[in-house]
Amino acid sequence: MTDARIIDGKAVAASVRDEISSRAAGLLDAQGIRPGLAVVLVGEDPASQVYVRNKDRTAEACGFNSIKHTLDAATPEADVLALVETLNNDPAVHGILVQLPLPKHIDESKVLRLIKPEKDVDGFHPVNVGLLTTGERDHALVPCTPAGSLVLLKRTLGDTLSGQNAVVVGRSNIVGKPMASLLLQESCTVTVAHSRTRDLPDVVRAADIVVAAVGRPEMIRGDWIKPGATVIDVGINRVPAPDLGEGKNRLIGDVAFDEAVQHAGAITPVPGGVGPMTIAMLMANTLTAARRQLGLPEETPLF
Ligand SMILES: Nc1nc(=O)c2c([nH]1)NC[C@@H]1CN(c3ccc(C(=O)N[C@@H](CCC(=O)O)C(=O)O)cc3)C=[N+]21
Repeated sequence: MTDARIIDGKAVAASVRDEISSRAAGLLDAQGIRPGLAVVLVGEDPASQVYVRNKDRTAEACGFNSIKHTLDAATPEADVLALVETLNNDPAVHGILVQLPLPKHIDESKVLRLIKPEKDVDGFHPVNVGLLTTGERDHALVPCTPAGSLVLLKRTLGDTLSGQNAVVVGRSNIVGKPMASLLLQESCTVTVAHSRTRDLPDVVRAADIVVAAVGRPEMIRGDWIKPGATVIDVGINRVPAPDLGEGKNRLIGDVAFDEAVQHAGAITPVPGGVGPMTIAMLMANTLTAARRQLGLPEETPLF
């Protein structure tokens, strides 16, 4: 079989960012307002610092105001809650993102529940989760990674996913569950598989669409992929790469790419697949949030 088409997440993300930049320029023209994104980072996790810097830079590039709050790892929970409350009440802040994971002494769910749903650009607040699962996606803010994955699927397969067998591997609140909700809304037949699923290879073999979000490097093997299936690899695993030099790492996905590329019809690479889409969709959510807070009409959805 010929190798799969490689889905270029970097290129699609660039086109989404261009669209959002031009819509933001329109908003600035018409209302004199820039979307404001506040990113809160607690602690010094190096990977988180890279992501936060990237979000900050992309927001600026889209013409947004980006406000970064970096707090010491030992910051008391009450101080984090107080910051969220301040951002909730700041009219220049349209989107709030609290970088996860938070240090262990902070109750993540408590922080997320305090964010005003209309500013919750991660889409993690129970109100947004509820709107997504009840099929009111157009009134919600949808989690960025699943939204970006759906954009890639539609650019690959066309807008109609109806009747496709979709297998989501992973059941996290951040990716697996919202991805399943989105695919169900698109009329896919959705299976959510996880670490306790029996005969996982056979479950995946039935899939026309595979979304891998387990967080285990290269767990999904090539011979699990139905010939011609579309594979979206959400995994971002940093593993040692001694071949690149001592102490060097490389990023690999949850799918064994070199194997799967020989079976799939189309597949996302890591890096350069879902990752860049996550950040692009964060910009889209921030603009959507700003327009709603200003009482302006919805723009054409990107997916
Ligand atoms: N509240 C919250 N919201 C998040 O959306 C969130 C979070 N917390 N915590 C951490 C994860 C991780 N995440 C990524 C975003 C972009 C890339 C990305 O752009 N990856 C590049 C490679 C970047 C690199 O080289 O490290 C790529 O895949 O091509 C990766 C990971 C967002 N997260």
